[in-house]
Amino acid sequence: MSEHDDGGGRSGGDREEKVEKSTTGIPLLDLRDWHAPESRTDFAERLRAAAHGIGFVQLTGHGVDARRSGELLNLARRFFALPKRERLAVENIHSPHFRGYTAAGRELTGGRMDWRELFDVGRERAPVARDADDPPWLGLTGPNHWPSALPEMRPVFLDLLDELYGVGYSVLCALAAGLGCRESLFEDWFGPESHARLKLLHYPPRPTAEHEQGAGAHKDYGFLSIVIQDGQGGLQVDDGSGGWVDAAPVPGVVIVNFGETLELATGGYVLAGRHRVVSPPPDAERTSIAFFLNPRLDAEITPVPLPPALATEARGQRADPDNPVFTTYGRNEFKGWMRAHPRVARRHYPDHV
Ligand SMILES: O=C(O)CCC(=O)C(=O)O
Ligand SMILES: [Fe+2]
Repeated sequence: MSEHDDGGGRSGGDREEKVEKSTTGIPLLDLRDWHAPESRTDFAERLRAAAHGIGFVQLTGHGVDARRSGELLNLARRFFALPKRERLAVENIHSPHFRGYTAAGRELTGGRMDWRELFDVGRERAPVARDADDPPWLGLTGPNHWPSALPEMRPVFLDLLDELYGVGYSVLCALAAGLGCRESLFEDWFGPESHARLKLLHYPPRPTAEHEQGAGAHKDYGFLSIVIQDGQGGLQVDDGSGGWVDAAPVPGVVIVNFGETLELATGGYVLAGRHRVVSPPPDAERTSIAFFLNPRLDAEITPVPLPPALATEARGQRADPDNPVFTTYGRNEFKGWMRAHPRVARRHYPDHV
């Protein structure tokens, strides 16, 4: 077992250090408070307020402690340090399911180049046979690509996908409670067929002094996202009044943000927080791992029954002709992949570009 394998190196949540205060202005919550009867209601209430307000929380007590995060980030770094030939052997151009490696400069956000390289993972599934008149998002289901040089990646990151699914789904149950609903409110849209995804991300130094776009400003399209980041920093959150707040790295703390499909389900009560990543300066680099808690591709999103006091504060889904949010979840995810990965789109979905 390699030093980067997480077997044996995992510490339980009870050994995680307690982080007491938010250092960034983004509310800090401890997921252990949700699992303890006396603090459950308070956790759900604070989560609801953050989801409605800034659309971001810092989360501790989630079970992936600082040491394990370091090991996971190291394994991601080892992938990005492989010879280019080996990274390109698992390039996502070979995958109709948008899995595998994307070289820096190949991904677009807002039509502009993101200066980051990535490795996309999803649940390991057989591809779905589809006819010409079937929805193209059926193609998002399928197997991953793994680099033969790092066989430990498959078990480590598939385990992480499952583990962060558990963390994310707990947060979603707590949010349902905070919204005055039953905890199982979202269960029909999730479960084993839900479309959780993981991105390993490497932000090299900016290519030119002017090019600051590591990841352009965007909202995530699913329900909620969880980011494990190294110590470099660069992730920033829209403060709602034209400025950006740093989601500064804190050991053992992950960043949670909410996505457009959850915003749609709550009639705009939950805010899909805009965010971006600023490229590291010339002498630095950044590694992060982003997990996306997405529903089933065939989930038909209907409005959740908010209590009247919250319903009056729901902002409604903002109509954006350039970025429609669809009620069939798979359409949102397909739109996102097609927009961000035009080469893969042209190769595998030429009728839909
Ligand atoms: O790298 C990060 O910190 C965030 C990445 C992100 O926002 C995304 O991939 O959607
Ligand atoms: Fe994002």
